[in-house]
Amino acid sequence: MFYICSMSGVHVIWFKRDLRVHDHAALAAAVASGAPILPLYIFEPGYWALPEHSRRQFDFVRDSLEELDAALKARGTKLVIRMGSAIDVFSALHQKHGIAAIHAHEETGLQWTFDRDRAVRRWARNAGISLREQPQNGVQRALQSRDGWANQWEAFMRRPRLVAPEALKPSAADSEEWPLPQDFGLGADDCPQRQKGGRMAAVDCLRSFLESRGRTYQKSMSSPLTAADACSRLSPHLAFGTVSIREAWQAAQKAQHEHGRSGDTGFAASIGSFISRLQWHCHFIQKLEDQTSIESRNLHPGYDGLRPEPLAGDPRLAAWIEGRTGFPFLDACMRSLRETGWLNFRMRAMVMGFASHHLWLDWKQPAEHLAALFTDFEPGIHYPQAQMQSATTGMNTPRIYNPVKQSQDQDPDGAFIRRWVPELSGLPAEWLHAPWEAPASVRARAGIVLGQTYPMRIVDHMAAAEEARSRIFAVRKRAGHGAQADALQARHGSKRSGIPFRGQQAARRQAVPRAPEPAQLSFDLHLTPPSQAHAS
Ligand SMILES: Cc1cc2nc3c(=O)[nH]c(=O)nc-3n(C[C@H](O)[C@H](O)[C@H](O)COP(=O)(O)OP(=O)(O)OC[C@H]3O[C@@H](n4cnc5c(N)ncnc54)[C@H](O)[C@@H]3O)c2cc1C
Repeated sequence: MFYICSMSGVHVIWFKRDLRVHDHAALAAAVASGAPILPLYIFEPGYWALPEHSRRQFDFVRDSLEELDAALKARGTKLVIRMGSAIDVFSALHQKHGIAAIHAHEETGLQWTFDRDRAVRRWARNAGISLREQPQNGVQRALQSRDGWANQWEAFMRRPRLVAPEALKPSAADSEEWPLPQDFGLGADDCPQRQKGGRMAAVDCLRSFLESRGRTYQKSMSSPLTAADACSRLSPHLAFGTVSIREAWQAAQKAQHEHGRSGDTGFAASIGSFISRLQWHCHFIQKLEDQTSIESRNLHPGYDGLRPEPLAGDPRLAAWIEGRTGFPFLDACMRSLRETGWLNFRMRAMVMGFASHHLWLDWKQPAEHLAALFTDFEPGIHYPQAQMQSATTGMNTPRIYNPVKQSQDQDPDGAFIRRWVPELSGLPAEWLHAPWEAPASVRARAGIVLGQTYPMRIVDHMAAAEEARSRIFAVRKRAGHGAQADALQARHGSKRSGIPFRGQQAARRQAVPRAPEPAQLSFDLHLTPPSQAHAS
């Protein structure tokens, strides 16, 4: 093979869902080699063509890459952008620049990325190139047993963060022109309130959450009215790696300690609750890492064939996606998701469950649609959660959310509904949650004609929930169901992993702040002004 560079070759850092220079194991390993480095991001057409991927995620990635490029330029090199399949791109770069090693983080993604990574590994082996993949969070590759998982996770989080390198030795490689969303068939996206990508926004989110926004996290997270501000909003940043989960965990430990020490125990408890969720983040991703079929097949085979797959153009699926089910709160959630790219956990669970239980649709297509609407799409959280909310894991107690009760509980005055379903805004609050129950005269005064100005409800939710419950429990009663569920629990469950407390209990326990270790005390994400964070 002919190389322009010396045979010693360049070290490629293959950026995927780790778009930062801080606490970046692959970058640190490349720098340690002393060789010229080639920071690479590949826009892969096959990846962006998957139904889960969308323009809002693409735009978030573009924001993040622009800041990453600036951070690399500040250190003497630049981001090399390529468009094409990974193997084609690596082959061409190898021919021109001679690749000695490729450094990357392990990625727990869709089957597509698992297959792609396997193919790249094979290609590198054949080309005599060393491919070094490292864990980027507490998810473990080739895990043999879940026993003690939580302790290993915490040990990973406690390790010192890797400092961003000060200077990088550039290679001769130039970037191609950055592609546009249209190059991948990603048209306009109606998401004016999408979260901005990039390191600066990530640091801002984390800092404002830990310093002030998170004070009422525990009690505000369930309502979409309060959750948008009181939750961390770190999800797209964790999904695309503009901040590492270890950075978030260490900063949260420090904040929890400080709030506890200053007597703000409520705030400390909220941060404790957030810390538990950072562990759930990896706990869920570990499931997909261990069993890639969770993306496409029921975790518990007892549920195979239980629900029909929606046919193309199924009007119920379309009504659900477009927020036209006739359930005002549910429609408000779907419409707000379309415009913001985010929804709080409780409402994600409710909308997913509505498709699976009330509409009795197989979870795969609704889950794909939701994934594309989430700026923070994280395969390892999304698919295990989609199955959990659809009661196809066999190992979780089924929970069917009532969209009217959730509406009354989480949006009692109807402010969220009025904002996102303005055609109902004339209805008094007492009728907003279930407009079909309002006297005809009240609806007439509010200018509402069901079926014309706003849809009739698509289903009788009480009867549909009852029917779903009895079908699911019939499966749970079948011979062999329990044994299979136990095996799944052993493989994927939180008990074996050593995650004993959930929700409020975990938060209360974590509210007793432990003194952070010295490495954490020196961690000062808070003091990094946004302008510096941008450049660094
Ligand atoms: C059907 C369904 C699909 C989901 N799909 C995704 C997804 O694609 N990407 C995604 O990041 N989250 C997903 N979640 C989990 C959760 O709803 C979001 O992580 C959360 O709403 C993001 O907002 P936040 O960052 O402000 O969360 P916070 O409440 O501030 O939590 C901090 C972080 O902890 C993690 N986390 C929080 N809740 C959970 C949970 N229940 N399980 C696992 N990790 C959690 C996330 O990384 C989150 O960013 C899904 C939940 C459901 C029910």
